[in-house]
Amino acid sequence: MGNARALALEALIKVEKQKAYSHLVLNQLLSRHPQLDLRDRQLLTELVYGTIQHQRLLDFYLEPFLKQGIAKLEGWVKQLLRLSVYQLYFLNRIPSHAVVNEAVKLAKKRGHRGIQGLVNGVLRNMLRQPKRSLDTIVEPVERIAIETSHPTWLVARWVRQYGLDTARVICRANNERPAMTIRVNLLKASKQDVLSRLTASGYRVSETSEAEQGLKVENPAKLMDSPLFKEGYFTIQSESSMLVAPLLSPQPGMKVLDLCAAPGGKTTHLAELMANQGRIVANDVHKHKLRLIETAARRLGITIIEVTARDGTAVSPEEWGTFDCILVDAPCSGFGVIKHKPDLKWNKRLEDIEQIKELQLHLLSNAAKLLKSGGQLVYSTCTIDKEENEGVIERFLEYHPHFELAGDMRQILPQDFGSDGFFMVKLSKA
Ligand SMILES: C[S@@+](CC[C@H](N)C(=O)[O-])C[C@H]1O[C@@H](n2cnc3c(N)ncnc32)[C@H](O)[C@@H]1O
Repeated sequence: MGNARALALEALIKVEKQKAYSHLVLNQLLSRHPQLDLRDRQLLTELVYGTIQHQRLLDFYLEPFLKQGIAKLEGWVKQLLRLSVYQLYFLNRIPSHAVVNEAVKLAKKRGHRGIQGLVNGVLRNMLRQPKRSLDTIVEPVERIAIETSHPTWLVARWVRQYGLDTARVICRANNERPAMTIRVNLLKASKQDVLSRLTASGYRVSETSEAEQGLKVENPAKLMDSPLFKEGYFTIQSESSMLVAPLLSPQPGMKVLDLCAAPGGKTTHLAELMANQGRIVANDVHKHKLRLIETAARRLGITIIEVTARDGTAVSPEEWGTFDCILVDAPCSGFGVIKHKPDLKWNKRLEDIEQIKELQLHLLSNAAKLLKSGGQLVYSTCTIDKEENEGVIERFLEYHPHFELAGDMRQILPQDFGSDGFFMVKLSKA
């Protein structure tokens, strides 16, 4: 257990200092420490996600006990205190004396005696006092922001876009544990078949409510080590993501472009829907990510994908009008997937949204040129920000009068069916 805490602290420091993605840092640590048993791996994961998820509330609890304020603390001390308060207030199964002792041990390993004393004193004082009440925060946006640990600017933005009540529910849903879902590869087996085989191996599996090919797995530990995964019977994918490729409804034999394809979750889904017949160009600007698409395709038995590494905003005229359908699964702020990546709340800025919505429009405009007349285009993002979603589509339609909506714009919120926030819309070219 001690080891899990030391590693959690290492991860938290890295995420904050390098603005690294929590899931990547965590996966790296887990693979560097194969000796950790399942309990420790689960504790490590819980500690890292939980502390980042509840960061602002943890700071609110800590503040009255820090004379100099939280901002004055050295980075690692701040993270150690947050990690410890998370355990004291959110993980009842860990006895408080163990939390304090472990924190002091970690402080001793990394710092001088003064810091050891500070950590010990702060935590012991906190244990002696009742938990600080949130009722003193009367301003509603600030109250949501602190209670659910989000930056105030982001909550204020969602309140403007969705209203106070929905914004509050969004923020709460962002702190829930995401369900683990898989997409059955219909090229290899039926959904029922995979469901029974997983159940026979001890997994608790049920059908997803929204996605046709989806299954929910309640106890997913070691799922990726299972023979069924290795032999390509399924892909790990969030339920909301599974709704995108079917919206495009690509047919066997078509020529399809996936403009922003890596790591290939939706490309391989398109190929499955096409019964592995036709041709898919899977493009991504980052060459090193293309390997992920190729590996996934091989594992799933898909042969119709060819990868290209180009900037999706630059198109060569000889390819204009050559694709039957195109998916633009655009880079975005990611504010729909905070359940999976809580660090996004703290690391993304307003300027990032301003920049990325121009890129999104640019990618769409180029896709518009590449699409055949009469062809279909799907635009999707994993964000709930209206400027990146409806806003981009409205501007696109204004500049491209030969395009029209083929169905409603769909905004999925993180509270809707326990999956991620996602946006998707289908457009057709006259
Ligand atoms: C949301 S992700 C795509 C996820 C993928 N469709 C899937 O389902 O697995 C967006 C991708 O766009 C890529 N990207 C960013 N800028 C791009 C550009 N200018 N042209 C093409 N791809 C770009 C990123 O590298 C990233 O892999």
